[in-house]
Amino acid sequence: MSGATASGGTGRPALTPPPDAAPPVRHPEAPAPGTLLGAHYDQCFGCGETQPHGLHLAARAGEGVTVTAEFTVQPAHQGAPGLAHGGVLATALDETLGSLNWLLRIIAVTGRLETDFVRPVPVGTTLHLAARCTAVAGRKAYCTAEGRIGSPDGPVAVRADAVFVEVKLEHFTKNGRPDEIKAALADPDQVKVARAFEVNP
Ligand SMILES: CCCCC/C=C\C/C=C\C/C=C\C/C=C\CCCC(=O)SCCNC(=O)CCNC(=O)[C@H](O)C(C)(C)COP(=O)(O)OP(=O)(O)OC[C@H]1O[C@@H](n2cnc3c(N)ncnc32)[C@H](O)[C@@H]1OP(=O)(O)O
Repeated sequence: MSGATASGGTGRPALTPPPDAAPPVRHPEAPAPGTLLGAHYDQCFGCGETQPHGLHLAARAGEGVTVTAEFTVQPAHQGAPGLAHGGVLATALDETLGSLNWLLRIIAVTGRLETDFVRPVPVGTTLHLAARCTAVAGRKAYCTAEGRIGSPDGPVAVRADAVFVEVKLEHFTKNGRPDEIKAALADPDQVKVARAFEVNP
């Protein structure tokens, strides 16, 4: 039965913060609420500006440890005819949730992402996403997000809960392909480089 409380008996880490979790703390140098965060990497499938097949998701800092983002479903994002693929919608949620790490100023990767698909999302829809970090425990950041159809007050189409796990820069330099790592470090946009590679002070 070991791990039953942490995992609800599934053997997998839970999405519920442990009792010793702390409220998230917005980094003092986090971008001001309302600031567009821009892409963290130009080839990112979620947010990269030069990624032709990507979502081109644009996230904006909110108050506290919150972000909002918008993403318009393109024909290339279909699963069923005329409808967004669920994996693409999960990506939009993942990317939005991942942007929260920039407000915490940590480098973290998605450990777990649980998605509810509530309504079908037609091609051409602009999905309005909102995410917030709910708790931090050690290297883990607990976060939640939802996506609404057509406007920030539109009907909820998707929801997700996630755990991000803080990693060192080596996570990327050891596991990523050297050419892409080199190119990312050479990006003339130093804000982007800092965002991708800055280590929590
Ligand atoms: C050119 C490169 C540019 C790079 C840019 C990089 C970063 C960008 C910077 C800012 C980000 C800005 C925006 C965000 C952008 C995108 C959003 C999308 C993000 C992703 O799409 S990212 C890709 C998908 N993602 C992965 O590719 C992860 C693969 N995976 C692993 O790399 C390991 O699996 C890892 C590191 C997760 C853990 O491994 P590990 O050995 O370091 O850690 P360990 O096992 O010690 O666990 C430590 C504590 O985390 C708990 N824990 C572990 N695993 C868990 C899980 N799955 N669920 C819940 N909790 C978990 C344990 O229970 C323990 O908790 P406790 O401390 O309480 O015991």
